[in-house]
Amino acid sequence: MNASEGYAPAIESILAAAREREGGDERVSVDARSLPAALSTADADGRVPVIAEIKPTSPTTDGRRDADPVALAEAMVEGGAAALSVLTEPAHFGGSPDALRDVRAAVDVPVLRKDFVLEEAQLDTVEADAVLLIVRFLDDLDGMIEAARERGFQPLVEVHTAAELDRALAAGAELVGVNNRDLARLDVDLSTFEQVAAEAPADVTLIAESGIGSSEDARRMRRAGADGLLVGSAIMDGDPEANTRRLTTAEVEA
Ligand SMILES: O=C(O)c1ccccc1NCC(=O)[C@H](O)[C@H](O)COP(=O)(O)O
Repeated sequence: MNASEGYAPAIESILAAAREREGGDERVSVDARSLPAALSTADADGRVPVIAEIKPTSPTTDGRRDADPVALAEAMVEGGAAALSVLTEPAHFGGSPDALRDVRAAVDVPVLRKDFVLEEAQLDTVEADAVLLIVRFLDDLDGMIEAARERGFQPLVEVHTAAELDRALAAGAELVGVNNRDLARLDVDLSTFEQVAAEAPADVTLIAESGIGSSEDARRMRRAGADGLLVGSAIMDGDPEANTRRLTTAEVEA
């Protein structure tokens, strides 16, 4: 993980901050709400299974939205979100463990912890139903998946390429997120999910992440095999309930 990896400067800064962050004092133990079950229930209800993300800001966001995370969460669930994602990275995304803790206490849907977790001890920062593990940033992916599962987390293993998908599958990943955002240039390309998803086995739960804005984007990711869509900016920018509902109803016959 260094400049020779070709990361955007923002990624280098995020990783430097992540390396310095301590973990929790005590090992957590989670009784997790099933993310795959929540996605399947939404699908059976005729809703596009959206994981709506509470992201106050980001390296590609103009400005910052410091609305009450619980109010945002309740609006997203009212809009039909199957699950939520909460940023806990403070320095570049305006997130916090407290925000995740408060949101998880306020809703019944599964909550994903979205952060740049690099070390096992960082898993103990806060309980969540699922935790993001980014293949590209982890040398001991097998160990981190095992450590997450031992605590009761559902690991959402994030990839960007077919090679990273192979690493994720070899490490036993059952929940795989394909991030359409390129960490070198930070631009998004929805064809990333289409290309990588085509290489995934049928028994893996696939989440399309990033760059999903319109109802057609949602339908496009679903046609490509997405079992869930992780959406932040398009929901956070404006009315979160209406924005979520626009995506969760994208497959309802007009
Ligand atoms: O969102 C960013 O600007 C960003 C920049 C650098 C690394 C990661 C970043 N985002 C994390 C995510 O993966 C997204 O927050 C998530 O997939 C939602 O993406 P979007 O719907 O495009 O906001």
